[in-house]
Amino acid sequence: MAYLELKNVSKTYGQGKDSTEVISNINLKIEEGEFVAIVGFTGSGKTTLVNLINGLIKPTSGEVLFKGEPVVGTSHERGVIFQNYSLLPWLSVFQNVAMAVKEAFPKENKSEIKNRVESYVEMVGLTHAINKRPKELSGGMRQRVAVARALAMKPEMIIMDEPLGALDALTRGNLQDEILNIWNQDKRTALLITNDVDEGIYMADRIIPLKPGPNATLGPEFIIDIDRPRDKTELNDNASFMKTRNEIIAYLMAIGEDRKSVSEVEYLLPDLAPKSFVDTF
Ligand SMILES: Nc1ncnc2c1ncn2[C@@H]1O[C@H](COP(=O)(O)OP(=O)(O)OP(=O)(O)O)[C@@H](O)[C@H]1O
Repeated sequence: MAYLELKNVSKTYGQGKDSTEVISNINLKIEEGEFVAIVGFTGSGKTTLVNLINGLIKPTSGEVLFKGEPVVGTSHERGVIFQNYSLLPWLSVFQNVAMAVKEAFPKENKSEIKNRVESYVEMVGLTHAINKRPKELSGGMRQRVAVARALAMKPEMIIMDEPLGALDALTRGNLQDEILNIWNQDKRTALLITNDVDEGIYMADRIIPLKPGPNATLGPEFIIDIDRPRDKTELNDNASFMKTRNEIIAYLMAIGEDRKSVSEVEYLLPDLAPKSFVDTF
């Protein structure tokens, strides 16, 4: 039995003639302890896929199974790091992380929770800002809080929806390593959704391209046969890295070309203007 399995999963938004099947017939198996990356273009259906796996939305057809059971709603067992860090604006960094930790570890006492929160805030390099509110932080800092919050809950499976996109290269590299450490030490299972092929190769055991939607579906998988721990500085000299990278990029470029030809349809916009605006300009 796979740890996570998607069986012929499709998702349609809208109804009748306005409906769009965003993803179609996705089949995916992830084994316990694996690190899988899905790479895809913007707007290709990546977040839809994450939301289906997380249980935030239901498939229109097909099944999402977690440890053999259908996914019904969200669960602490699957921790998601979202692209748009959803922090509570009226709470400090400490309180934002503590709230999640309390929920995941309801039996822990105050000092255990404090220690747990402080260690994850330190891990993302935000100890100096622990009492600040989100509005006092940069976008990158907010995203680091969101990473700390998700990892502090120690989910069995870490699901990441382009979690590091807003970060500078150095912070991004450090967090990639922290996520890999946690995945490795705590024997987690991980799914990373990214548009960065190099990030996928550095982190994952397998990379699967998401062919862009409508009707997005998974392409062939690429196995990353590079020993761990991987050394970022040496990857460019690694023949296996270069070969896999070239193959994935060639594949994505080919489907990108197909996508262009499909998107060259001319859409006519209605010639409308609100009455109050007519003759104003
Ligand atoms: N609730 C919704 N109702 C209708 N259409 C939706 C809904 N959510 C997403 N879509 C459409 O589904 C398609 C895929 O969206 P999705 O957010 O899954 O893509 P994505 O790959 O995560 O995009 P990005 O990389 O830009 O975040 C888009 O065309 C989007 O407009």
